[in-house]
Amino acid sequence: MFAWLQLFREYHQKKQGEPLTLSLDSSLEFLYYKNDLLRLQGLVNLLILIFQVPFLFSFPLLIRLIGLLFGFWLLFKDIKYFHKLRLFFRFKFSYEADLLTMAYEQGLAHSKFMYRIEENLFHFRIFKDYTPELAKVEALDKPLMATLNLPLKSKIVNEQSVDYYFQLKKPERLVYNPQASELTDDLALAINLGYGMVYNPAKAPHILVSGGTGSGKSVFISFLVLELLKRKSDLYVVDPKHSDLSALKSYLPDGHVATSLNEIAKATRLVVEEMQRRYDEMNAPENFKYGSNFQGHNYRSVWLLFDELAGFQAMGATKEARSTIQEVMNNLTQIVLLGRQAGCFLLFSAQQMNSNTLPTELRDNLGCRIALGANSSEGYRMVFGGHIPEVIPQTSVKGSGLIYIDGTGKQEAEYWEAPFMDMKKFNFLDEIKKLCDLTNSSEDLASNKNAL
Ligand SMILES: Nc1ncnc2c1ncn2[C@@H]1O[C@H](COP(=O)(O)OP(=O)(O)OP(=O)(O)O)[C@@H](O)[C@H]1O
Repeated sequence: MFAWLQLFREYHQKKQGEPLTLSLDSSLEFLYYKNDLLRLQGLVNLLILIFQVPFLFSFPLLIRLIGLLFGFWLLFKDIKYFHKLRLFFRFKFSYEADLLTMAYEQGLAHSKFMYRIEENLFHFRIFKDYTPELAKVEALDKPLMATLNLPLKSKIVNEQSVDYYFQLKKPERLVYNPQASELTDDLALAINLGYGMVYNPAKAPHILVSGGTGSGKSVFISFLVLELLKRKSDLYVVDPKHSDLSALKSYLPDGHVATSLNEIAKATRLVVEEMQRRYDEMNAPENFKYGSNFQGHNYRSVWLLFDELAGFQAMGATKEARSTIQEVMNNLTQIVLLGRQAGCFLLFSAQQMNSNTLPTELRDNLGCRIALGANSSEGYRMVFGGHIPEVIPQTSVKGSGLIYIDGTGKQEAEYWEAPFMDMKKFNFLDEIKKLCDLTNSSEDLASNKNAL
């Protein structure tokens, strides 16, 4: 009797969406629902049969018939109802059953825990009270991921409990659509990076992309080049490796694609000069707007895309070359530290990050940091500093890795898949040409309007 009451209490709680407190110590009836329901159904069937007896023996034929039919109807209803109940207990309590199995396997005999589904998150909370296995309670990342088959989003260790949050719905990878190549006048600039990530340089200035060879850095930078051209950004490309990006020379203005040391120094100088010019203009008394940034003054963003920083630093064979490299590094430092308000941004890519390539003080000022492919723990530390997740997710597909964007409220880098660029379906340089032509014709139109 008590077991049935307990079973229906759990049924009711589940229907109401209230979390159940689970523990290997406590008596949980849903685990025995098959036997409990079988016994209860047997009892109900017996009652229905007893109810039939007087009808069978003591009433006129018509009433007997009605009584019998009513009895069959009750029996039919009862079979349906118990079938529904069985399905409910079988499917709605599957997380509970799996979590209890996990607790058993982890030797968490006395712990109390519960879970709740909150929008796209599966929130698992385990209480520290009465738990002698404290260390285990804080290290359930892997067992929980294996049990739930969900990626871990974050973990918070509180005084009384440990909260684990899992992503319920797998975010979708963005697929670049060449058909949607249109210019936008939107100075808000936010770029959808797919997989639930939106990047806004005005909020998180500058980008760092690191990853071994073949991890997808160049493809991701190509995606950004297209997105920035759509936003009419002024692009500078530094390509000391003479990779595919140097082909942009035919489309961008003179001096905007740099491969030699002197060209690189000139490109960084041009960006610093533009930044200073903007500050002078923005701070001039007739233009001054308190608290405004480049968007408030209708400046487009300027981006310097620096492909392979370490390759560039290796160019310093002579004393003169070393002093040019130093000048470039000083320019880059200025842009990182002062560029945000003037709308001058940097992207660094590096196969391998170390503090000689990019000093950590500078790295900490890069708002968006990405590590593509599998990296060493030292590599992750160099990219993310204190924002490394406790469990590093596997990167299984090309162009996948970890991303951290400042100011999103998330404290740790997360798994992410860069936008998928199907190079068989479109030609990168044709896309660039199309966007540059669109920009030129929109500028011609604007200058014609001004002339009229
Ligand atoms: N986002 C993506 N979409 C589609 N394919 C991708 C993506 N990222 C990587 N790839 C595939 O992986 C290959 C290698 O990527 P990519 O050239 O960008 O690597 P990389 O990190 O720039 O390497 P390296 O440092 O050697 O230049 C690409 O040619 C492409 O086939």
